Amino acid sequence: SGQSRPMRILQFVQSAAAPGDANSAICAVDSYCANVEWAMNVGDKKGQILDAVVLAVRPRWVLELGTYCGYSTMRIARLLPPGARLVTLEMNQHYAQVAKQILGHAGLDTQVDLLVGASSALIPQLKKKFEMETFDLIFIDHWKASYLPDARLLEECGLLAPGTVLLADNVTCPGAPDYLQYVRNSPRYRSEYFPCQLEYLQVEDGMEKSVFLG
Ligand SMILES: O=c1[nH]cnc2c(O)c(F)c(-c3ccc(F)cc3)cc12
Ligand SMILES: [Mg+2]
Repeated sequence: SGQSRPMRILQFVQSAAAPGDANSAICAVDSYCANVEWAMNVGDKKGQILDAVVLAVRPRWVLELGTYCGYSTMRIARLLPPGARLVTLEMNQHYAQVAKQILGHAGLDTQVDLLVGASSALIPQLKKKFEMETFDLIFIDHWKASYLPDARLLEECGLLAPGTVLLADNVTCPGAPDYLQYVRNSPRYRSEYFPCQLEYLQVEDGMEKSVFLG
């Protein structure tokens, strides 16, 4: 049942997770995708690295590139200090619709602004739309070919401040070699690699944490 994988994930979360309980919604997604069908959520292993970075940064403003079903959106939102905001950008209208419902079920929709559209079109609008200056944390998890152009666009739009942390998923699998080469060789970043496994599989992946230096 459920005509799409995101829809099947949503239906499982609605049936298995306690309303208003973000941790049970996160566990429900992981259990479904580990046991029933794989999906491209960051997963629990890489999710623990994401959690640790969110807790270390204690961000006031977070940007997520690539929402999908809202799994990492939930992981971030549940750890935000009061008053903090998470802006998440999703290209695919169907994914965004599912994510909105999953975030609502988890009781996390108040901390999150979900925008539908191309990141390259939305990024230049963010300062004005949210009356903010710079992001404290950016989680990059959308299309591998967009990692580098979007990082450059964020620089050009003045959305990065010295100390802003960029955390990128999938830098090994599927891989973002041009992005890695840039953040590892640019004097404007201090970069660190976290080897880990791909979500729900025994396959090598990694996350890259890069601090913008100004
Ligand atoms: O397109 C993606 N966007 C965001 N995250 C992804 C991911 O975490 C993946 F594992 C994968 C992935 C897909 C197929 C594979 F065989 C391996 C990884 C893709 C994405
Ligand atoms: Mg990913």
